[in-house]
Amino acid sequence: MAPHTEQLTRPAVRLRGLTRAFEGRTVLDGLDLDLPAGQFTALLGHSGSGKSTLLRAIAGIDHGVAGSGTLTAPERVSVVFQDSRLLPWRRILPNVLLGLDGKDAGERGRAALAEVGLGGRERAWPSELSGGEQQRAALARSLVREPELLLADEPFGALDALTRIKMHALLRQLWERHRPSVLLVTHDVDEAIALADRVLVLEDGRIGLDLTVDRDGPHAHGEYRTRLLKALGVSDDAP
Ligand SMILES: Nc1ncnc2c1ncn2[C@@H]1O[C@H](COP(=O)(O)OP(=O)(O)OP(=O)(O)O)[C@@H](O)[C@H]1O
Repeated sequence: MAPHTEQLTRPAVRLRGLTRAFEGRTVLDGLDLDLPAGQFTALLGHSGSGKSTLLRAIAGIDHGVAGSGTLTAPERVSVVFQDSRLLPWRRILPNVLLGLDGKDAGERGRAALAEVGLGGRERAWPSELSGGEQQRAALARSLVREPELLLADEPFGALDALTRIKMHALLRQLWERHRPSVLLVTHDVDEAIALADRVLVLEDGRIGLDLTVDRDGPHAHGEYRTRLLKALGVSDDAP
């Protein structure tokens, strides 16, 4: 295989037999998963099914949990959470640049802030930003690190419906421009279909459904929705 082709097809994340347990209770149970480089994947599952546990395992921040299996992930991984985790005692630009050095870091930070629509807010304090703006800053902090893999755990879960729609468009736009692999954990079936090219459902510690969303194909949003809700054990005509 030519090196170029190999690079395109090599998975960014490879999990084999991944098991994670808390105090003897198994949450992930021999899970296998490949995430191809540059793919936008969403992960759905019931509350407590282990979505965050899986994301933390991939991020390498799952200390204090018993585990086995093999896991390969890229070197540059950024994580975005439901809350922005900005340091309240630092202004926005230093928050975005936290831990980065290099002569051009400031310039890159400003460019990332401009890209998420926060140009001119570099000197604001986190408390001066709205919830949506704080999540934009969190995205800028991830972007500036040029991640090969972006892990997002319910990043829009705390935002109002209109802000969420704007953030969906922004995240998809950033992904199209930078093409990291994305794994987005969400409770929201519609958000998953709107954003991802592949939607996974976590069930009994493994991937129960692996659905490809073909944006250019004949399938309508409603068909994907019905299949996903069925996999989640929810009827879409339930009152
Ligand atoms: N540090 C921990 N100690 C003990 N149990 C834990 C710990 N972290 C997670 N768990 C348990 O593991 C299970 C999976 O939790 P996890 O947070 O991964 O689920 P989730 O699918 O992300 O849930 P939600 O959608 O509600 O955020 C839950 O039963 C949870 O109580």
